[in-house]
Amino acid sequence: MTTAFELWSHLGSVAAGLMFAWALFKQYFPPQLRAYIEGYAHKAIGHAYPYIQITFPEISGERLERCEAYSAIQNYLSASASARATRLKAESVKDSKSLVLSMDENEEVVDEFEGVKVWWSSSVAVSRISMFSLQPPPEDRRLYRLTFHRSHRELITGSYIKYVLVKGKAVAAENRQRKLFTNNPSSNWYYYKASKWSHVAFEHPATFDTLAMEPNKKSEIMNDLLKFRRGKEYYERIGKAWKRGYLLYGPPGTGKSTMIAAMANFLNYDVYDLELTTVKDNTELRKLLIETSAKSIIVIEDIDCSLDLTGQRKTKKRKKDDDEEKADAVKRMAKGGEESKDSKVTLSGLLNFIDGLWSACGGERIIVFTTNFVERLDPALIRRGRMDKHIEMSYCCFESFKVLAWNYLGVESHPLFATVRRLLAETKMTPADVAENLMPKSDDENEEACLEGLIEALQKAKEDARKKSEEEEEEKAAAAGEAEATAARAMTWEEGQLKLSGMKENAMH
Ligand SMILES: Nc1ncnc2c1ncn2[C@@H]1O[C@H](COP(=O)(O)OP(=O)(O)OP(=O)(O)O)[C@@H](O)[C@H]1O
Ligand SMILES: [Mg+2]
Repeated sequence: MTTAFELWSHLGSVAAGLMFAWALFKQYFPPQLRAYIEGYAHKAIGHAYPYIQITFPEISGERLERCEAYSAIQNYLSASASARATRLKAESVKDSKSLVLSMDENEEVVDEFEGVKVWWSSSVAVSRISMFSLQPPPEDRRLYRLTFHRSHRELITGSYIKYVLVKGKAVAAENRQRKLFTNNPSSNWYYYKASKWSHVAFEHPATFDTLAMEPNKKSEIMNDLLKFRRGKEYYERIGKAWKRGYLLYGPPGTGKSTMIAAMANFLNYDVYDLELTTVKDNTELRKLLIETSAKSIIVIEDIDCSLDLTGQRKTKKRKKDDDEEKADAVKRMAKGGEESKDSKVTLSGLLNFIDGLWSACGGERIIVFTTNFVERLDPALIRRGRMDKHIEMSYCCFESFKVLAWNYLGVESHPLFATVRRLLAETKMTPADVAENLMPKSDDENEEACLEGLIEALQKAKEDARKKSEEEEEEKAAAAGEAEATAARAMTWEEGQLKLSGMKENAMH
């Protein structure tokens, strides 16, 4: 009986023999003949070997760009198959907020699709370095290899690969670090390498859970957003660009900006905060629009202050009034300076931005306007179809207060809630003010003290409102009295005139 050792030595000699034969083959056979023989050998193996392999290289194309399919597969495997691999590699991938775990080189995992088994392996093709080359050595090329039985060729090439790419992209979208963009003034476009937007990581923590709002209204907005996100086919079918406009209006501190952050976090979209006052004209506005990406929210805050109905823009933060500005311009011109060009974004430019032909490029975009004074806006700007959904952000109601009490104090109910409820029905206070009053002022201030502080603030607000309305009444009464007195004086004067003319007539007779 052959021992294990003898078997090993036989195998060793066979391997050595094969290697020797391979070396001879490579050395003594002319390349053309060798390629011919190799081709035949592969064919012969292909007939006997029942598996098919597809490779997905990391870098491809003439421009040596990272292959999209490779990244999608990496994300797919990191989410599913990597749970089964024993050797993993952690990489920080561009635009991803967390490390991507993928299987290490020469590792293999099994995946299953509709009951069919496939094998994924990863490997590295090491580049050959020429000793005499002055070029830096090329980087090693990584690739994923998919192996499956050839009887499943149609299923795998037709459905499975598509499934993997879609899933992988979804994982990447979920993992990606979202961005908050702001537009660069056009004078700087050259310096920012023609990039019209600069960005930072979007890290606002607001969510719909923490947003204080009437629950029905909140869930209506969330459903609307979900319907929009899933609506690609629907929008295609009805022949409408895949975008939706929201108008958020209400007094300062009612949560308009917070709502935008909650929307972005809910949909996993980027945010483009468009500062309209730095956009020179309609053409620039269009260029900015073209450079926004899909899956984004384009925001124009305080729209009533950014654009006046005649098309001339004004800014809320502007300190000088129009006359002062004109005087400044005259001075600048007198000094020989050039008159600064007025920005020329017009109402029609903005309307085109929202729903002109260009607005359809890219798709999946939400446009949000905010304003404190909805009545000042041109009806054309906010008509349905442009601003599809009008959302009023209002003063704090009891339901909103409960959300804030949970956020700030972690309490769901308390005996003092009844008083807060009564006072909120009697007086107006913004969620921002309620939140400020609920915030503990020191470490040892407990929830009861915070609620008492809020009650005190509500009582004060109620008292202030009462005094204010009394003063207004008095002012009104005083104004009415003044008007009556003036009328009476006018009457007396008229009567005097009549008397005078009567006397004159008498004298003449
Ligand atoms: N509805 C709300 N839910 C939760 N927090 C809120 C809400 N409204 C206001 N706040 C709190 O008040 C602060 C100010 O709110 P926010 O900036 O969203 O108000 P706004 O309506 O955008 O005001 P403005 O009109 O002045 O821009 C936020 O940081 C947030 O903490
Ligand atoms: Mg705001």
